[in-house]
Amino acid sequence: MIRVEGLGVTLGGSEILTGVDLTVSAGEWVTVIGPNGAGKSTLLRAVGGRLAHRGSISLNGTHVSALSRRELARTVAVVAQTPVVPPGMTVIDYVLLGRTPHISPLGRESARDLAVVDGVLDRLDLAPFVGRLLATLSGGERQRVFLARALAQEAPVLLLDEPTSALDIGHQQDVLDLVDDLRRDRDLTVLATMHDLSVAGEYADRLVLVAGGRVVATGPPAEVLTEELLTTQYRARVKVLKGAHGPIVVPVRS
Ligand SMILES: Nc1ncnc2c1ncn2[C@@H]1O[C@H](COP(=O)(O)OP(=O)(O)OP(=O)(O)O)[C@@H](O)[C@H]1O
Repeated sequence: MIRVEGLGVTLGGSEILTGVDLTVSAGEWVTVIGPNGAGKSTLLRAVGGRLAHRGSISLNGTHVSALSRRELARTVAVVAQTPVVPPGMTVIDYVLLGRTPHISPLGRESARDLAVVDGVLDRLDLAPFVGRLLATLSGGERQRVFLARALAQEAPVLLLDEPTSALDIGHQQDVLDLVDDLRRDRDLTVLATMHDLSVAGEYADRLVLVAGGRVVATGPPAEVLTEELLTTQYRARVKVLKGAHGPIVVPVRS
């Protein structure tokens, strides 16, 4: 569903990504991990068709740059790390924007569009907030609204850049379980970034460890979340314990 070959990205005169190869199959969940500044968000932005790049990126067999804006929006939904919020926008209007690729240019939203939005708002505990201005929500409420807009888009590929960084542990589990259900029910393909390594390993089929703009390891969580790799790449002191659903990474005080 996602095929990246020899990806290179230069920003502000610096080479940010070099020779990145990555494939994600339909229905698969791959999470990109790596230290601050490694190039994770840049990789997601490139896959989302938002960046000039070298090499090739295709979605479902079509090169991203060959897709029109509308085709791209029907194929891939993005939750950016810090989305731009139009001023004065209410929650319902913002989430309805996710239906834009499904509405004809001069048309209005259909009963199905409204039903999809209602369903997503309900699943994300957002029904009480529909009339509120986005600017008045807490960080965690706002993050769920960003996800709601992306899910309302009903695209087969979902790109999530640190989607749960502002969420309490209960909402974090709700959100990740919801995404997991959707990929099982609808073959949704998920490419995410995450800093919580234990959670990353619990939900992803595979992890891709990026450092210095290159892929340094890829594989099932148990192969990537090793003390040796994490110590080297993050310069962190960690213990990796065996959990019921994968490795548990515990920071250790010096
Ligand atoms: N427009 C730009 N000009 C120059 N450098 C940039 C630009 N945009 C991003 N960078 C640099 O590219 C590198 C990778 O950034 P990116 O946001 O992809 O990292 P990241 O792995 O997502 O980091 P984090 O974990 O901190 O979110 C960083 O060093 C960043 O400063």
